[in-house]
Amino acid sequence: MVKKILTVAGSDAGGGAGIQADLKTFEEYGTFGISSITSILTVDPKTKKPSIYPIPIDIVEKELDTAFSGGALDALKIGLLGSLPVIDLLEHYLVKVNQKNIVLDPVMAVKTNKDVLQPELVNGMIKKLMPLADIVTPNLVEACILSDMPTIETEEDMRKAVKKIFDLGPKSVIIKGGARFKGDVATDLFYDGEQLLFIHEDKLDTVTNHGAGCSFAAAITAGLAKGLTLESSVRLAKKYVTSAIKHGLYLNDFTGYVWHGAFLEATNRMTLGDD
Ligand SMILES: Nc1ncnc2c1ncn2[C@@H]1O[C@H](COP(=O)(O)OP(=O)(O)O)[C@@H](O)[C@H]1O
Ligand SMILES: Cc1ncc(COP(=O)(O)O)c(C=O)c1O
Repeated sequence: MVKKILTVAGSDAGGGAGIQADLKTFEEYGTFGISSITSILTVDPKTKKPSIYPIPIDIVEKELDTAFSGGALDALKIGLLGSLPVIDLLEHYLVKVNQKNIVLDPVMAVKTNKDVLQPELVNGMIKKLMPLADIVTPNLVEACILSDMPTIETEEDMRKAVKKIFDLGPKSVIIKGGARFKGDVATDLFYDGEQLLFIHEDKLDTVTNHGAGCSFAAAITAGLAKGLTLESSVRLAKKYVTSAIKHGLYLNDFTGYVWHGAFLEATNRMTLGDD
């Protein structure tokens, strides 16, 4: 049976992140993606500043009614929330349908701009959505905010931060070091209250990582929907996103997209015995 996954997130006008990245990733994993769009994110080509245009809450409610009309989905991913009322609305639905396999990507930072996105949503997200999440997937900027640490520069800092975020109530956390973490390695740290697991890949010298965080979290969600454990979902998602960044494509002279088709292409090539 094809697994059904709902993404509740923003639409990326550029097409590389947000809802667009999620649906492409779900498809790559052989799962069926459903979307409830909370907002539209655009980026000014000159200033590189992002703007978020929330979808009216009564429309988001109708989207969730439609998506949950058959009950809980096999898994659910939360991305850009877009507006404060989405938090209460989503909490209500998640509890009502007893949704399992919830991945919370606490989107607060994009790579082309240093400003924190929608800081007014952080407390609500921590109080209401984090305790429902099976895994929370902050990048380094988001991990600093959630752990209330000014910087995360070493593996020791990461260990400290991941435990502080875990104490906010999710079942597990993975901090994405990514391009922001010092050194030659793209280091992520997973923690589920028992095991601390560093996952390393070589850092790729490229800016084609727009959409990497969304795609990584979407890949974890698809892994969970297919019955993988949290640890296996995270390990496979790391391979998926690394391949997608490696084969990324440029949109303009300052950013590029991860290429979701890369993993499937590589897998098909392996199946066909053609390097
Ligand atoms: N330049 C890179 N080389 C290798 N892996 C990367 C690179 N940039 C990001 N990643 C990986 O991609 C995933 C998403 O991380 P990141 O891009 O930091 O998240 P976000 O998109 O939320 O900012 C993580 O597994 C991270 O380690
Ligand atoms: C709707 C939306 N969500 C999330 C993000 C974050 O993207 P990334 O996966 O690069 O962290 C973006 C970036 O533009 C976006 O447009």
